[in-house]
Amino acid sequence: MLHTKVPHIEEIIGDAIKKAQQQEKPQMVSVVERMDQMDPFQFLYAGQSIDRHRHFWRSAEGNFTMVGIGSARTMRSSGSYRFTELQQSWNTFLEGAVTYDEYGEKGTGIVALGGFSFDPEQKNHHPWESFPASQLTIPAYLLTNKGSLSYLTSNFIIFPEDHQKQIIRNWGDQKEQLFMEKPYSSSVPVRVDEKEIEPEQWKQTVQQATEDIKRGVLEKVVLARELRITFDNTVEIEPVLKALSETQQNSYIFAFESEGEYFVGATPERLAKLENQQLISTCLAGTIPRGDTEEEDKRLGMELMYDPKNRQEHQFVVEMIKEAVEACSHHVEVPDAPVLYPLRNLQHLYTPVKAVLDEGFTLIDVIERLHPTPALGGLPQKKSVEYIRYHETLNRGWYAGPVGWLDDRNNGEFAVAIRSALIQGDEASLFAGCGVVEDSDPQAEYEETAVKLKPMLSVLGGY
Ligand SMILES: C=C(O[C@@H]1C=C(C(=O)O)C=C[C@H]1O)C(=O)O
Ligand SMILES: [Mg+2]
Repeated sequence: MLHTKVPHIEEIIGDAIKKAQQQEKPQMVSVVERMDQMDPFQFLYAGQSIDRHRHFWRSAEGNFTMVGIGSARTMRSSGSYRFTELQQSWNTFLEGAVTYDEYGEKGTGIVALGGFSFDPEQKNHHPWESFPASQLTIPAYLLTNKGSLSYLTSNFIIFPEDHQKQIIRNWGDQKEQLFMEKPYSSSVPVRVDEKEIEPEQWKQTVQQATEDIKRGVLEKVVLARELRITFDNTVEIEPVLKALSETQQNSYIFAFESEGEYFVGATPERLAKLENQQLISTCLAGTIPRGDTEEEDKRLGMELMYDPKNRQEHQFVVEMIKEAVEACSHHVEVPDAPVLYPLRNLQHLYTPVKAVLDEGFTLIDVIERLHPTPALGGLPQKKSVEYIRYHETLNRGWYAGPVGWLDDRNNGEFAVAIRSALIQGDEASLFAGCGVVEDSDPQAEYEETAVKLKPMLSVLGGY
């Protein structure tokens, strides 16, 4: 049930048609309405009747959710200047856009959601054919749940030849479809096969990397591996997202749909959050499983805190993020030591980096400077990405790339897409990696990645 009656909607649309005719180019109109709280999974499910290009984002705190349906505008870019190109498309697109919004809540109005592949030079080959190097979508409809309130944003692209009454009628019909209460699937199909992709070769690559690190070829490299699962039927996204939201605390829950395929995950790792020029980035590296008892959990946490190999893995990330943030911010605050960051299956070393972003920089500028951090690539940054390109057998696609959202007031948040899976019909590829340093042990790193596969396995018919 909508609470806002958008005053003079006919006038708003009529003015936009006139402007489109005068300027001979389409006009963007964004309208924000307040409504009764709506189940985001219900909205997502209903949205497929409008368009199979959908987006889902829930903050790590769990109190902010966005569901995007369809596309008012999708911006793509590729190559080494992809961040700059996307920023330029975004800036150009915002020129002349008009927003009708009485509330001004973050994550409402003109918002773009999407992500970037890990390595722009790794073309979107199999299995990532449906996911370009960079893609940000301004949805046609956006549900934003903030605490106990819900907002609906409708984004119109108005053309010179449009008819006002037709647009308003179509708008009403589509909102009716979106608010229709239709039961969505609550379960995931049965897993019929599970295949680790070349685990022994992966362990040998880890061993080789430790030797190369000892020889001074590089200081750290993150190496990832793949697990392929087959189901007895097509996997729908709603039950997967609902289960992740209910079980993976302290994690961003995300899904990006492209050509009927989904990239979905529950990542604990913020890359950068920007709100009113306040910038927060996160150093998350160093891992150990959770304990079965409170006493064992505490012991494992202390073991992680004082383990030289994990502290070195972590410190590389802190130094790089601090340097990158200092280059575009002031009042940079970095704690002297990490703390434990507890998740359902494991715990990490965690160091927040806080700063005030210098005027003239945007969130995309920050993402460009950070990605990939040594937590996802290694150190030195360029050398480690080349090492991954040459030694890793999998195509990372969007795994470990930045994913998130930004609005037209330079607010937004991006995380790195780990603890994630690419779901393609009745098949899924799950990805997990780990930081390799000179003291890494291949078997221990293999076991660390096995724990990192659990969040997605646990909601894909696993345990
Ligand atoms: C690369 C991943 O995780 C990263 C590597 C970590 C590590 O090696 O300790 C910890 C958190 C992440 O920064 C992954 O989960 O796939
Ligand atoms: Mg590790």
